[in-house]
Amino acid sequence: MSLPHRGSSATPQSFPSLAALGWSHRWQAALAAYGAGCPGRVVRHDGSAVLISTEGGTRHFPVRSSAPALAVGDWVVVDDGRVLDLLPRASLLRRRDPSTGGGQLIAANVDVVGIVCGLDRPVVHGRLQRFTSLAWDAGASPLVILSKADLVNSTANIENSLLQQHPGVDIVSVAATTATGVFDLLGRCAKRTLVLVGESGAGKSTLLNALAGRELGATGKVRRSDAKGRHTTTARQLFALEGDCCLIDTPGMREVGVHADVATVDAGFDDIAELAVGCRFSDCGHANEPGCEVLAAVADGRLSEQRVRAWNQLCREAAWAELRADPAAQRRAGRRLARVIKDAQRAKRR
Ligand SMILES: Nc1nc2c(ncn2[C@@H]2O[C@H](COP(=O)(O)OP(=O)(O)OP(=O)(O)O)[C@@H](O)[C@H]2O)c(=O)[nH]1
Ligand SMILES: [Zn+2]
Repeated sequence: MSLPHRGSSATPQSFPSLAALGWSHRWQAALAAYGAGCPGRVVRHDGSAVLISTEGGTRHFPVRSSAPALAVGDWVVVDDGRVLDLLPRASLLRRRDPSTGGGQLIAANVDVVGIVCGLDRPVVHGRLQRFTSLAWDAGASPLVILSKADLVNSTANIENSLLQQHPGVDIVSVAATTATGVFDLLGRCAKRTLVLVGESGAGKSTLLNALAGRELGATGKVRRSDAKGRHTTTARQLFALEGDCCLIDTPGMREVGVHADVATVDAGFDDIAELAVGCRFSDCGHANEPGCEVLAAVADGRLSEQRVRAWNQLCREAAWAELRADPAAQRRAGRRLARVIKDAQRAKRR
């Protein structure tokens, strides 16, 4: 494939080539809609500056508040030290910032969201479910990566119990220290972009280094006492690995707010959605409605109660996030609440 060089003084350089960064016919076709400039991929975001790789090399660009927010993995058109355009994204991973409630961009144009869970600590199912929802919401596929597999006797039991709680989810077990599962993972990610997410100390950067076969990301020791990491990785960064696999390392995230709407939460629970077709009421909340097929499935053991609780919790979070983002809906909810309080006070007086 010939790489475009239009109106730029960039000199060709062998690595990282645009193909190694994930450039494909799809992006070539998208580029046709733009004029001058050459394509580049955002490979690092530091808050105030982004690092963009083009065919001519890699350089820093200041982040402008007036321009659209960029995420690592974005494809852009650059010219004369300026970012001219952002190519339409194929996917966008974002989370709800737990402190502000606003959205936070994590990575763009990712095919797979690798949710790294270190087996030196218990798997937190709620967090796993949240990351899975975020992945579907982004337009990417979730992949659960059980890391530090060398610390347990067998991963088969853990994988099986995970599958019961999160049916249909893809799981790989890896041990960076012994390279177990590393080539399998690399094979799955050929010609794709994989972003690694998970809490600090889960082993993301160590896995990156094992996949790359050299030291790319800084790694840190976890505290023995509580297996907590030390937030060694501080920026999101994209690395071009063998087999045209692009890997994005991210700083550890303990809290992940869902940034999905209720419909995308449902996409991660297709077992519940399938059962819900059999509910008497089409808007059944599967709480205590008569003729609820979901509750019937829990009662006869076809579905775990925990899973219904997880679904419920995520739906509530998503509904709350939607409400926070919509001032008109907030006013309506406020009026409803005021009415409920007034009614309650009136009832008390009676
Ligand atoms: N036994 C074992 N230890 C591992 C493995 N992978 C990572 N570790 C250890 O786990 C600790 C944390 O690893 P990191 O790779 O720094 O974790 P991280 O997820 O990148 O952490 P942050 O950058 O803080 O988000 C380090 O002490 C690693 O040596 C593994 O496969 N087996
Ligand atoms: Zn129901």
